[in-house]
Amino acid sequence: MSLLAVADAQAAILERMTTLASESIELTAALGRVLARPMYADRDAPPFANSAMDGYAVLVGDVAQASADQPVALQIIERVAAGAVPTHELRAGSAIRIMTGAQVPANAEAVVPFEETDEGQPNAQPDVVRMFQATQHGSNIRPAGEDMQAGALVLNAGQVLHAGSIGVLATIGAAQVPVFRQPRVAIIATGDELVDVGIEPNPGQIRNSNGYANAAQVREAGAIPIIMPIVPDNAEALRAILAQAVAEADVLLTSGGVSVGDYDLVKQILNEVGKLEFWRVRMRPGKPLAFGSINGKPIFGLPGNPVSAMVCFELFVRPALRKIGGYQQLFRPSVWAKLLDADLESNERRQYLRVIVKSSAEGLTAELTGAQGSGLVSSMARANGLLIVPEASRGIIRGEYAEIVLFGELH
Ligand SMILES: Nc1nc2c(c(=O)[nH]1)N[C@H]1C(S)=C(S)[C@@H](COP(=O)(O)OP(=O)(O)OC[C@H]3O[C@@H](n4cnc5c(N)ncnc54)[C@H](O)[C@@H]3O)O[C@H]1N2
Ligand code: MOO
Repeated sequence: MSLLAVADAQAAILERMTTLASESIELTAALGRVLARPMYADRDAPPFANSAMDGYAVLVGDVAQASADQPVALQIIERVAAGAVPTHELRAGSAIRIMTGAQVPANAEAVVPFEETDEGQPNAQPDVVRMFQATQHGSNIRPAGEDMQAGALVLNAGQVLHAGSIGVLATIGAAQVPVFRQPRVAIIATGDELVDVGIEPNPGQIRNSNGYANAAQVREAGAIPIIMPIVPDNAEALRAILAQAVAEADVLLTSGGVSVGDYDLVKQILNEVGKLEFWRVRMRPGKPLAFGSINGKPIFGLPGNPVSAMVCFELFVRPALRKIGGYQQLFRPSVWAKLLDADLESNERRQYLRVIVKSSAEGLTAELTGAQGSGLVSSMARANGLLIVPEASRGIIRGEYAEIVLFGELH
C-alpha cells in the first residue's frame, strides 16, 4: 500500500461517517451541544410594544412646544409596572407613568424618561408631570417583534449552542431542545510496556498517556470517551477488547501497534475481525495511521507515539467525530502566522510542527515549541497550533507566513 495524502485520507474517512440520530434534552444541559432541528420563534419577541425606559408614555403633539422655560404639564392618568397591562389610552394632555419593560398603552407615541421631566424636583405635584423638551415618534418604545418575529427562523440545525443561543431558546420557550446524540468513543491503549496512571512503572514500563490525552481530545470534539483497560500486545486480548468496544461505542480508537514491529498486531486483527480501509498517510508525525471498520463502526488505529496519536486525532478523528455529532464546521480554523524561528525544510511527508501562536498589534507570530520528536508529549502541552510544512515544497523561510491549524487558545 502506498502512502495516502492527508487530504485524501480525510476525505476517505469523512465519506464513511454518518450523523447520529437526535435526542431531546433539558435546556440547562444544552450548552455546547449541536442543534438537530431548525428552531422558530413561537411568538413575537418582545411579544408586545414596551417601554425602553422608566418614564411617561405621551402623545408627541402634547409636548411639541415644551422647553426648559415653558414646560408642559400633563395629567398622570395611570401607572403601569412591568408585567401589568395598561387599561387606559392616552388622550390630549395626559401621560401614563410606565416602567422599563411594561406594555405601552396602545396609542402611546413615545416614552419620555424621568430625567427629562420634573420627577423628584421639590416643586413637583402629585398626578402632574412637567415636560421640558419635545420628543419624537417611537422614542423609547420597543415595538413588538423587534427582536424576533413569530414564525421566524431563529437558529439553524447544526448550530453549536452557546450562551447567546441558549438565551434565544429560552425566549422561544424551548424547555426541551432537540440535539444530535454525542458519539461514544472507546479508547484502547495497546502495549506490553504500558501501566495505568496510578501505578508505579517497573523497569521497561511507561505510563499510558495516550488513553487520557485522546479521551480529553474526544471531549473537546463534543463526544463521550470510554476509556477501556490497557491491552497487552496479544491477539486474543485485542480481539476480546475490540468485541467489547464495538458493543459499547459508536467509534473505536486504538493507539500503538500499527507500525512494522514484531508485536504490532492492530492491523492484522482489524483485517481479521473487520475491514482495514487504509494504512499510512504521507505525514510526519503520524505516518502509520490505520483506518477501517468493525461491524460498520469506524475504527482508527492511532500510532503509539504520543504526539503522533494526538496529531492523528486532530487531523482525522476530530473531523470524523464532528460529522457524526452533526456539526457543520468539521475542521479547526487555520490561521496564517509569521514564522519567527529558523528556516524549515520540506520533506516528502507533510509535516505538522508544534508551535506557539501569539497575537499582537503586528499580527500573528509562530514559534516552534522546541525539538519535534514524536515522543515528546510535553511539546503538545506547550503548543496551541500545528504549523504545516507542505510536502515536496520549497519549505518555509524565517519571516514568512505559514498555515497553522489552531487547536488551542491564542496567546
Ligand atoms: N522500522 C520501523 N519502525 C517504525 C516505523 C517505521 O516506519 N519503520 N514507524 C515509526 C513511527 S513513524 C511511529 S509513529 C511508530 C508507531 O508505532 P506503533 O503505532 O506501532 O506504536 P508502538 O510501537 O506500540 O509505540 C510507539 C511508541 O509509543 C509509546 N506508546 C505506545 N502507546 C502509548 C501510550 N498509550 N501512552 C504513552 N506512550 C505510548 C511506546 O512505548 C513507543 O515508545 O513506530 C515507529 N517505528
Ligand atoms: O511519523 Mo511517527 O508518527 O513520527 O513518530
